[in-house]
Amino acid sequence: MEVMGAPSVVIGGRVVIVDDEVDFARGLARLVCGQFPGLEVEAVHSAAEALRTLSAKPAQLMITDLRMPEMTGLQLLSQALGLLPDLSMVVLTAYGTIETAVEALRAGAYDFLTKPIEPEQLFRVVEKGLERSRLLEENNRLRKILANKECGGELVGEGAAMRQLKRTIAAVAQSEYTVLVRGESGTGKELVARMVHHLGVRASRPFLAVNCPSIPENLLESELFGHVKGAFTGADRDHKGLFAAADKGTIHLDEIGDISPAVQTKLLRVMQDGEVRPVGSNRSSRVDVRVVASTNQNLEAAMQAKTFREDLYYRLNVLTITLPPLRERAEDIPLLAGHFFRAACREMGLAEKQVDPEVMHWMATHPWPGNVRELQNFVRRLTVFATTERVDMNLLRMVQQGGCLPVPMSKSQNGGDAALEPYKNAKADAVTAFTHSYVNELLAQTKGNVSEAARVSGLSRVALQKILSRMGESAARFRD
Ligand SMILES: Nc1ncnc2c1ncn2[C@@H]1O[C@H](COP(=O)(O)OP(=O)(O)OP(=O)(O)O)[C@@H](O)[C@H]1O
Repeated sequence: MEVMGAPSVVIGGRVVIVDDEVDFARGLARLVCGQFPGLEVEAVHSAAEALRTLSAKPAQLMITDLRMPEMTGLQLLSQALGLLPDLSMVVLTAYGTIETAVEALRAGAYDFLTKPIEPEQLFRVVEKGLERSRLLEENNRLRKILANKECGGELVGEGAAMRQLKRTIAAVAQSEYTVLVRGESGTGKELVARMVHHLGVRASRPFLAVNCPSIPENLLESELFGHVKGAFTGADRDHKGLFAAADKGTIHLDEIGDISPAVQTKLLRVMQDGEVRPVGSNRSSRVDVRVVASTNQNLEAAMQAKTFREDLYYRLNVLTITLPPLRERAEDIPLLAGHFFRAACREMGLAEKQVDPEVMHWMATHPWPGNVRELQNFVRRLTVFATTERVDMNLLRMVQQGGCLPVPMSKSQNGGDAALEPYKNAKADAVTAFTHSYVNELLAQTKGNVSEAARVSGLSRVALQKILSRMGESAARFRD
């Protein structure tokens, strides 16, 4: 083998070369290093060594011999891709064993090279393989950003349980199976369902969330599966139904434990046959919808009590994601609280708050029976009622008691016997805080429609616009 041409391209990344012929592997590594000086290239001589080095430090490209003692290149291929799905794998085959190369491509290899190696061909494959891994990584990164954005939030938390949960969500999102998300109320089940959708292949298709108990029992069937005109009193036109609307996407059935036996039976049929039949119709149509159901109930007990169909339970429960209650992941509370404070201040157009350590400690040790939702609402209340940039125990106690606006203390004091603010300043602070929360609520309720907001509040449009500009707020933010 000889190096052809001078180093041409400066690219970065890590390449692992696996061959039990030590000199051959080293020779290949030297060739690649010579051509691409920016690369980190490692030559190893067994599949086990290759897996070890990959787990210790990820690589973007692996070039491996197919015939090795202990573990074949094909076995290595599947284990390495299990570890690093974006890894570009190139297999080395002896001349005339093209069938093995084809088999490797089917198993997920990116390309193959035939021995004896042509350096020019090697360089081309290395360059393209690295580019492919870079694009896949970039794609994943963008997909995650988009998922967080479109989910309406990110899954905050870095504790062990949360890290495991994020890994589970990523794995579940890559499959197409039905998912059952379990956990107490307010633990984030809907957020998880959205992430499963947005991180998966259906991300660009609709995600529809249905809170089953919020729809009257007699209407749920037609909401889900549609109805034809005249199917029942009041059905004055055909209605498509959520399953048809979510075609090729995902439907999130929240509180699945609460659906009636009749809807359970119909849902089971839809999931088994992949077809929906609208109420009053004798024609079915095919739908391709991924179901993510969630519940805070003990479905096993419901099954025993014969209020939940066993066959539906097994259909829904192909993959399970269980969310621990917040009190079992208290290590995430400061991060979550900080996240909610920033979000609340942004929503209300306020400067960021400084939270006293005592307040954080109280929050981190509070049991939060309503879980993350309760913490989020509590932080929102603290933000609304805070008249200074500090969130201290006085404010916390007041909000805890569901109290009214606190009397603001002087900003120069640090709690304890804090001095009162001059009346004029205190009143101005209280009015500002009130105005921010009132206007935010007003625009949220009227979905950013300024005329409607003016009508509801009794303010003139001009006065409302003035307040908005003083707050640095824009009604557009509240529109869908
Ligand atoms: N880990 C998290 N990071 C950021 N926000 C979260 C997290 N978990 C939950 N939330 C937020 O808490 C609120 C409640 O979450 P969600 O509605 O997903 O809970 P749920 O388990 O579906 O509740 P329910 O059973 O009552 O329907 C939402 O505003 C959600 O965005």
